[in-house]
Amino acid sequence: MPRVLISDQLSPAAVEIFRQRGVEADVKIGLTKDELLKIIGDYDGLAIRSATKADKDVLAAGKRLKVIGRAGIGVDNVDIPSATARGVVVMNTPFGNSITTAEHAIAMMFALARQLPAADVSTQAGKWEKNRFMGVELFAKTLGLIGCGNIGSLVAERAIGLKMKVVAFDPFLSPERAVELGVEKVELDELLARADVITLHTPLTDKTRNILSAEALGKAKKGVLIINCARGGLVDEEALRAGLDSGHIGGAGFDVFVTEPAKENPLFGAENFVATPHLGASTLEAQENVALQVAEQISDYLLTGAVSNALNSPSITADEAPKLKPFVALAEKLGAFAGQMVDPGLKAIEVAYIGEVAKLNVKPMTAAALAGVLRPMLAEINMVSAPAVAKERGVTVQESKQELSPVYDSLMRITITSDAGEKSYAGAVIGGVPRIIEVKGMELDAPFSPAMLYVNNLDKPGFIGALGMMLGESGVNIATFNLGRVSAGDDAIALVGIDQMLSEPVLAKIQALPHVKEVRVLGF
Ligand SMILES: NC(=O)c1ccc[n+]([C@@H]2O[C@H](COP(=O)([O-])OP(=O)(O)OC[C@H]3O[C@@H](n4cnc5c(N)ncnc54)[C@H](O)[C@@H]3O)[C@@H](O)[C@H]2O)c1
Ligand SMILES: O=C(O)[C@H](O)COP(=O)(O)O
Repeated sequence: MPRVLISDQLSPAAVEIFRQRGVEADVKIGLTKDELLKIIGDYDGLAIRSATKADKDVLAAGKRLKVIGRAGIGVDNVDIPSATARGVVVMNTPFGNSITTAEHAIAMMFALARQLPAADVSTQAGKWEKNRFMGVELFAKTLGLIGCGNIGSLVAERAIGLKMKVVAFDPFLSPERAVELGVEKVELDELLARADVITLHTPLTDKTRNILSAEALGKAKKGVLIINCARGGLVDEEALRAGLDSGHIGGAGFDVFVTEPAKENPLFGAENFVATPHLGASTLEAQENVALQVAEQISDYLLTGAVSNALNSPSITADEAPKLKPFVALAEKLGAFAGQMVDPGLKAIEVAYIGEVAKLNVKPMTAAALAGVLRPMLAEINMVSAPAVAKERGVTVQESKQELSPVYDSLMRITITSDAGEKSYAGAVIGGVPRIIEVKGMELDAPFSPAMLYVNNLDKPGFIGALGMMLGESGVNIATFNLGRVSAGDDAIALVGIDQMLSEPVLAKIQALPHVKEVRVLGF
């Protein structure tokens, strides 16, 4: 009988599902890291929320571990590269707590607008300070959404129900989806200038970290209310504290913090600051949803090998697995290449299957390709959620199949249509390993290196030498170097596998080389 450790507070519904399915489940909450390291080797599965840190040590100690199931959305507490390297599937439950979290953001908005927590403390202290607590109406005010994905959209619907005007900053929100939701798509500066209330609903990425910096907060309207029920680190906490102290910021409601659990925080004690201890997903309904779902998913995987909602593995049945695996890996990598090259205004994604691959069930490959394309822009997207997310955002997805392939046994081509036009990328599995074989119509043959430099240039004598020299002088070691071009002297591409990430100044120098049209750094 497989054994699962439940190491965070999950609804008892999970234990019941494991029992019904014939999986032994032990509940041990609040373990120290040492305690977890001692026992994790006895388990095939680990069911968690956000408290357990499944880091590389835990994964290394989990010799029997096959699956980690996160009853919730964020997997910041799981070292996914380590899990992948050890063949441990990491699953989440992407939609089970979204409504609950959207409701928490709305609750924060009311708490701030009417200073409910402070008024409660004062009233229960017998003070009856009727003249101290002057609120603001939300009716006809402007709500600024930073991030209009799953939870952001639910917040928008609710705010519109309150007769608020909603403006949204989300580079990935299509104009059609904005119209459908009834929100106005704006740039960040415009949102800052217009919003009476700002609520954040993005993942924490390099682009969103401190998206509300001191400078951004300075551009916000005087008296603005700021709500963060997404991830700590999206707002500069010190700068927000200064804004609250000066009165420029009218109030802030935070469920998430840079350091959690937050014993001390620069925001604690500020005027009209409301805090909750990461309770966004804490309702009976959401906890039952995510616990049931995670227990089903873990049991399915351990008992039948079926994978669903996995962040690091394709969703495929046990029968299909061996044949599909290398092509799913190719689809995901090719998608990730296309996703990192995508221009604003993504409209359509087409995946063409040519040769032997066209005879297989291509759905998991298309889902993997979509997840790859969308991942640079979305939180924890996976093969299961990617098709639904693409549809919801009005991105057209098409598949085509052609069983005859002139050169390669199997070839996969992804074509992306955006406001800037069409761009396509093709790949093949060679010796069991995914390779990129065509970029924007130019043939080449390159591996997907962990870090890659993409240079689009004019094919001129001396260019490759100059590029190599520039990288060498900057201390960047070249692992692989592959070239493609339309014809002599015409449009050309260099794909360079590099051992070190490039700094902005080095990138700028490469961009400034003669004949360079475009430079990007890609990661796989
Ligand atoms: N407080 C809680 O308990 C709780 C509960 C659930 C989820 N969350 C968190 O809420 C966040 C949102 O979750 P979701 O399910 O809506 O995710 P999602 O992937 O559906 O939506 C994220 C949105 O952010 C947008 N985005 C990405 N980069 C952006 C940028 N630079 N600027 C503006 N927008 C950007 C994306 O386009 C996307 O629409 C996640 O961080 C998640 O972990 C918190
Ligand atoms: O990512 C999530 O699902 C939320 O942050 C909820 O986290 P929790 O399960 O620890 O409450």
